[in-house]
Amino acid sequence: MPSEPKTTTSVRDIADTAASANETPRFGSRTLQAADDVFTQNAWDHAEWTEEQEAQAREAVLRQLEHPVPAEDQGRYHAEAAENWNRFYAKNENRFFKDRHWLRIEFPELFKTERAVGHGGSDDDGAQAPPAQITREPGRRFNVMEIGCGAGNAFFPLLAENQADPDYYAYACDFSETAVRVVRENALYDPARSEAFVWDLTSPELPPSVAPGSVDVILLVFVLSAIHPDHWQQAMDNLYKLLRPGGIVLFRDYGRYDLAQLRFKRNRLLSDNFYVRGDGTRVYFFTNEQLAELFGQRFEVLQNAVDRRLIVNRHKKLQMFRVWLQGKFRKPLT
Ligand SMILES: C[S@@+](CC[C@H](N)C(=O)[O-])C[C@H]1O[C@@H](n2cnc3c(N)ncnc32)[C@H](O)[C@@H]1O
Repeated sequence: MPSEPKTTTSVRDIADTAASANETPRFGSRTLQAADDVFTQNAWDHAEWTEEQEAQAREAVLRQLEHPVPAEDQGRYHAEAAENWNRFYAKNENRFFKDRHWLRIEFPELFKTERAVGHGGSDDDGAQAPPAQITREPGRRFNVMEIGCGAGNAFFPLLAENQADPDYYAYACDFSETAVRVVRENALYDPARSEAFVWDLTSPELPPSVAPGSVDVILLVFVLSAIHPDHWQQAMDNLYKLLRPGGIVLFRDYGRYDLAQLRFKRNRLLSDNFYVRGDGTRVYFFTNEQLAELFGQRFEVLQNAVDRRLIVNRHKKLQMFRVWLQGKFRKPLT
């Protein structure tokens, strides 16, 4: 595997994302009014980009196009995708991602008491998305499924916070066997209320233990970006088949020109906006338009928002512009 000057990029990259997502106030609540105030907070929402900054981002990506990963190496990264994530989890186990308590704020649909409330986040134009209502018949199991669960940093808090709900059931799956082993070996793993198993979202088969049309909420957080664009359509098919009518996908992932994208140096680009990190894991950077096109074919788009956040290192006087996308996509009732 070619080495990267910053060998820990992938780790830092995802850690930054997890950490800042962790301390997230809801979208749009903290905006920078005066440039001089920038170092008075750790993070600002709705970070405004100057035209110059946009142009620099475009140029950085154009420069990457000049030095892609050599064609002869590309197949290997695709063939070894699961193995590279296995290595990642073998090294980091569950120490790496912080628990994702921000889920309650951005995705209240995952929590019984708040399920009907919903929070729209902010779309690019500032419009609020409608709350995602999920119909729940009394006594029926409420099935939540996290796909690409990693070490379970969302799965375990979800189960803990829904402990009082006897009908709450959670599936956790990942195509990395090591990630699933880490989840199953966690002392909090409770087979009475949940099941963790290995499954590839791009597989032509649904997982045997999940009935088609039975899942109320699918959580997909920083996972579609790890999948080759040629396989997105199969992933969409599977999401659609798993959900019950009216069920929703809760989505969060990397946005175009995020700091992590602009940081990539030569020999990291696999195809447009799709990269391989130093540890062999892959990452794509989406736009809202792409999400609208991908999900919009069959799902109702309840939210498709961009979260442009300025993260500040007050000590080092550094400004880091992050771009994440957040979406809620519903399988129509009919
Ligand atoms: C960036 S990590 C995110 C982990 C977790 N969702 C979180 O936010 O903490 C991406 C995860 O997606 C998993 N993954 C990548 N491709 C997958 C696929 N085709 N099917 C299932 N899981 C996949 C990886 O193994 C990894 O655990």
